[in-house]
Amino acid sequence: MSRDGHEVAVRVRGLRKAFGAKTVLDGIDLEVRRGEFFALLGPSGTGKTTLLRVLAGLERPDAGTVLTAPRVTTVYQEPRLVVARRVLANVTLGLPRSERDKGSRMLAEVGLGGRERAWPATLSGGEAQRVALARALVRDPQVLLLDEPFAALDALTRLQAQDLVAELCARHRPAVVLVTHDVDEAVRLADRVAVLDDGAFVVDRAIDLPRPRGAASTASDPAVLEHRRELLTRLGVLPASDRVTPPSGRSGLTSDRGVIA
Ligand SMILES: Nc1ncnc2c1ncn2[C@@H]1O[C@H](COP(=O)(O)OP(=O)(O)OP(=O)(O)O)[C@@H](O)[C@H]1O
Repeated sequence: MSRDGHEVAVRVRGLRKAFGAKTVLDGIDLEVRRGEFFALLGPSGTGKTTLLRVLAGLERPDAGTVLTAPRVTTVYQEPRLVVARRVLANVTLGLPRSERDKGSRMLAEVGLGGRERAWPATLSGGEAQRVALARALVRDPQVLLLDEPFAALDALTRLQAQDLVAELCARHRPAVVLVTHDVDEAVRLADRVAVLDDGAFVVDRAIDLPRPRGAASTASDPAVLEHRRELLTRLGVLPASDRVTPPSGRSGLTSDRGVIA
């Protein structure tokens, strides 16, 4: 496995984004490297999805610079499969013919080997989400954007899907940006967790815990519990026992979005 973990795949400086009079993102700075797993928490409506959409090139920043590596793929809360296409065709949709055999290999990696000819309607929610993951990873993304991909799954399936994503990301080493409402999920999966509030990051913490981080081993780990307590406090779920870190410096640069060479 190549060790390309130092290559910057996402670089954001002074990002500002408003919808009408409402400023949603106000001076965001962010850098994510290949092989790094970054999780973003924050109250509802604080702009987490907007940040992902900017990174995906679906929204234009009003100010600041946004650079990403060229291959960016997104997995959403719902699998978004084409119901009239079989599983393998969903995974390889849009790929050149020469790369289509990668689809079967990727399905095997997500535990769906042998299901190539199944129709999406016959899959469970967890299986459908694994197809969506295979469809994203078969494109060999340098940047993988995950927009609450586990939120619609039942608790047990969610834990299994989290473990699978951790394993696949460790193998394929994209830069990952995960948006989630689940503090435990963020701490279990991420190398870094930030909390977005009022347009800016109010926390940006390294989660320096050994891997693999199985659900059982992390449930009672004191370091995990401390991260959990801090993040829940910053999210306003637990009462504050200390002051919130002030947001990082803001800047109003010219608007730009581009690709890291
Ligand atoms: N295209 C748009 N036009 C106008 N307002 C928008 C648009 N997209 C998002 N917003 C507003 O921007 C704010 C941030 O939305 P966003 O979906 O990014 O938040 P979020 O943190 O992902 O929320 P949630 O956690 O509930 O998914 C919200 O107030 C939303 O209504």
